Amino acid sequence: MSSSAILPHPIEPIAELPIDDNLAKALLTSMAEYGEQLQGRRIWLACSGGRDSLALAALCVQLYQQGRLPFLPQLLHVNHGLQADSAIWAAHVANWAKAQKIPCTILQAHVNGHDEQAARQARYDVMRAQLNQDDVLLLAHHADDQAETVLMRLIQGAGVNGLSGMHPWRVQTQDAHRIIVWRPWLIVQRASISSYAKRLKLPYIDDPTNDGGDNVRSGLRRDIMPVLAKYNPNVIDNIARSAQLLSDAQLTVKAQAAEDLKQTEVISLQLPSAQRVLNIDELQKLPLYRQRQLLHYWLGQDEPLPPAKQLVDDVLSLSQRHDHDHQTELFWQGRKQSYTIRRYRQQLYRLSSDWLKWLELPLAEQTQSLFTHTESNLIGADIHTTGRQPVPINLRNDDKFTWQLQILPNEVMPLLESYKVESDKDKLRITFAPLDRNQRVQTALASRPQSGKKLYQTLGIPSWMRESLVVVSVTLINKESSENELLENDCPIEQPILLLSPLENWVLASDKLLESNPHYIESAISSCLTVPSSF
Ligand SMILES: Nc1ncnc2c1ncn2[C@@H]1O[C@H](COP(=O)(O)OP(=O)(O)OP(=O)(O)O)[C@@H](O)[C@H]1O
Repeated sequence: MSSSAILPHPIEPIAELPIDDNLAKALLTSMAEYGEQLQGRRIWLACSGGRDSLALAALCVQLYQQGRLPFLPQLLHVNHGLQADSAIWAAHVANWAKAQKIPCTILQAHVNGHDEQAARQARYDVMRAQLNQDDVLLLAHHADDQAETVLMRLIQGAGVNGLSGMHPWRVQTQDAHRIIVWRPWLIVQRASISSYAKRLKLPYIDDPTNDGGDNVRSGLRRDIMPVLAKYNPNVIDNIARSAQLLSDAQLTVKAQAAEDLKQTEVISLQLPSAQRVLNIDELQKLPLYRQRQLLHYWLGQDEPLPPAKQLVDDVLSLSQRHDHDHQTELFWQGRKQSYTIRRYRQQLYRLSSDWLKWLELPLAEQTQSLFTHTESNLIGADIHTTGRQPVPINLRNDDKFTWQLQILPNEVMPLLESYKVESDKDKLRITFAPLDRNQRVQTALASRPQSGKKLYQTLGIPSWMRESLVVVSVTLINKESSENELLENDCPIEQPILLLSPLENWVLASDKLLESNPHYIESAISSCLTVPSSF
């Protein structure tokens, strides 16, 4: 409802008036189809006061009073406050609801802008805020709306998903808040609703802009649909039926893509919504059309709208390259976040910009005593008691991601045996320092110590991860020297034991350490990355 409207007739009771069988059948059939999901849910009806939503509300009242509908939805009317008459319409809807004994809530929307899209967004936001988790919102969209939606998407070049139109039952999740949008009238023609509204003398608000205006939807309604109807009088039903068929096809395509994804994603590097990784060798085992569908599905995860075909084509080309250029970056501005898509070796990465920003935050060097009897810098003060408790060390965090280590002092003990320093455990410290590009370390993957590019290549560390590597070292200090001073000259032991990235770790071998079991290290020090659940 967006401009001055023709004000409605007076309100009359509808209980005794005849029900429209066609409209009732559509609602009750849809209710039966989603009966299980409807169990125990609170149901609301979005009512603009216009013909369609007022007719749906009226039908609910009639069916409920006849005992054919087990629930009476609560009406929700949103006052956009954009028109001089907005408050009058809101009052009118509230009065009608009162006369029909159907509960009604009037909500005030805060619209940013003046176009229909801004009003719709504000309307959904305010209704969503009113609904509790898993509540159901009934909308009065019908077959004509569906046909217009499908045509609109067709001329925009949509795929199977877009051409399947609006969905009769749609779970919508935003910031972990889940609601269901229910459209039981998608197969019902506007003409049937109009004659029902007329028979009931429903006092709906007639918005003249619905048929006027210069947006694509009203243009299609006014100029194109009547022409199409000349070629086929069933055009609205037919397009709505095509949408239903495509909706089934879309579910099949999606299920296949989800199945293909299981074979191709690199689970160990997955960080939902922040980092998703696909194995190119596995991708290329699929026929090309399934590769495209899979990339479309993979890229669009965590987002309400799928990526454009151009991006899917560009990512496909990236996956097909044979050179060793890992610098190419593709950018996608999603609705929720923006992403960079990159390739490193035989893997495709979809990285969120928040994640990339976090990966660039500097890491500070930290030193901790391992076993000490002073209270201040206490890690495992009593080896027999608190030594069993994991001690957390924060490596890097911002408001989204936290990278923390858990150290089990007791578990570090077997490591000490390899240094033959068991009796000096109170002289031991543990250091966490960003890996210096020139620092040479030896991993189990190489026969000699490596540094810089060679090391990154051996470990397969992509460029955006290289500022997020931490070396954990065990250091022996001299008790006689001042507390914080490491005695490098007297005591040469500063043994790197572990190299960490936020998602992987590598045991750093030394001659001494090779004699012991490297798994001790991983059970003594574990790295953990926390991502907020809403992310
Ligand atoms: N101001 C509003 N308050 C509550 N719900 C609304 C409002 N405007 C629209 N809706 C809901 O969204 C659906 C689709 O919106 P649309 O703009 O197509 O409807 P409309 O043509 O303005 O009104 P109606 O469908 O009631 O004739 C409506 O059927 C109705 O359920």
